[in-house]
Amino acid sequence: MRLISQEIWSDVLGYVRKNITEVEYHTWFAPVKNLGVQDGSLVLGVRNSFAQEWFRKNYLKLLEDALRSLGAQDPQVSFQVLPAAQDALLLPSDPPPPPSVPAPRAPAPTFTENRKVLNPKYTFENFVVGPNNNLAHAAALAVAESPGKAYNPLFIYGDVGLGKTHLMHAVGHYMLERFPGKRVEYVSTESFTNDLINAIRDDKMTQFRNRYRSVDLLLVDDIQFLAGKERTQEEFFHTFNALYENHKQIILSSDRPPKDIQTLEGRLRSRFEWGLITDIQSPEYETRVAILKMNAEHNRIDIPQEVLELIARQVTSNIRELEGALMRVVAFSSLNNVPFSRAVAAKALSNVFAPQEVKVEMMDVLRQVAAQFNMPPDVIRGSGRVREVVQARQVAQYLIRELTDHSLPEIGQFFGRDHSTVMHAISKVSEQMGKDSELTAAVDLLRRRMKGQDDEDSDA
Ligand SMILES: Nc1ncnc2c1ncn2[C@@H]1O[C@H](COP(=O)(O)OP(=O)(O)OP(=O)(O)O)[C@@H](O)[C@H]1O
Repeated sequence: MRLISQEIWSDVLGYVRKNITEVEYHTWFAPVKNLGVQDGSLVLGVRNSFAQEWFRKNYLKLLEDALRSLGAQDPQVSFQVLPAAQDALLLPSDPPPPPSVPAPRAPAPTFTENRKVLNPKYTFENFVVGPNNNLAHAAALAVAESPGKAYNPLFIYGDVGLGKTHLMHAVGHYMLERFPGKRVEYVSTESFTNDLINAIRDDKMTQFRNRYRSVDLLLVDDIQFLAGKERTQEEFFHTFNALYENHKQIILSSDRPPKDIQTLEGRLRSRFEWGLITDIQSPEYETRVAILKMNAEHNRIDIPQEVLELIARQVTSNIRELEGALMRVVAFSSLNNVPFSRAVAAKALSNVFAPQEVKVEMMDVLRQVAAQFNMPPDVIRGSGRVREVVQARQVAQYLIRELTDHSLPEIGQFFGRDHSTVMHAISKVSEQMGKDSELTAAVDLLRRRMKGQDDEDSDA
């Protein structure tokens, strides 16, 4: 079963959550396990047969709508009762309230609950270095190797979704790997502010100060949100001084350089400028392709290079969006049960981005034919004379001739044959098409897929 990526499942849950009450969501959806996609159907693991029935009756349509919003043309969802052991893993520590009882108000978060941990994916190994980010990367690496000595603070700024948090966490991972006993604290400016407010309210300022002033590495995200918050600035100023004086490393991220953060106290601004200020720009095309490739490998998705290239051309600025686009294409192809191709990718992205004109390439056709005839592309291009292989090869040549501008000799060369073989293949397929309905249906389906047209009615 092909695992549907966590991002897609999060999108589905996000959609569901907007359409039902919080109590319903926590009661029914929080314990559901995403088991992946099988034969175009999203399979969800539920706790017992009662839940299975409840989902079928009450949430099937909602889930289908969620999938449709992600590009599934004929969304299908099925439910499986999980074995008891897996079920136990899914049970929240406190049983959820029954649907009719309003959820108790969540208690105000404490320091520990507010604390964020490092994202395991955000390491140096998983960070693609390109001309857009090589200075920030080099500075982060230098800081990771000599914390508190190289550049303190390190101030990284850049637009949304370009890898600032990733680099900060990478330094944290690096430090913890080498010195597991060190204390690393990652906090968003918002959480820092909330912690401060809670500490003041609960009369726990000593704990607050101990927590932030006893770390070896402090990572603070989105520091631009300090703007206009005098009390938080004041407290952060003292935290900063305490750490700095003790040669502890501080890394700050922001969407703009310190000089552009309005209403930031002069003494803080000047401290932010003591170390190194470095920026991250939008990635170039080659870096975008490399990031997609790494992402696909990370998620064990086998996706042709030309499809990654199409995505990289479509999404040009934000890396989070770039990754989202890849997941959208993966979801689209899983949910519609069609192999990856440029046409499929263009279609998957057309709801979100301006539609792209996709020129069909010979390789696209070969891959689609290979998937349809259930044999590897190399076999089709090889010299095998088995009847099924010969037929697939002829269909591929026929469709390439129809759907691309390539000449007969070019097609011949692609298959390691001469143009007369291609001519023969074309007339053979044309002749069989009238007589063999199975072949005709297969060619029609392939043609529609290559053109990125809907194939709802043909697959069913
Ligand atoms: N150079 C890179 N190589 C691989 N992945 C990257 C790279 N840069 C960013 N990413 C990925 O892009 C996504 C967004 O990155 P990140 O959250 O670090 O951005 P950010 O700049 O902190 O954004 P924001 O301003 O919204 O906090 C993450 O999934 C991250 O792993």
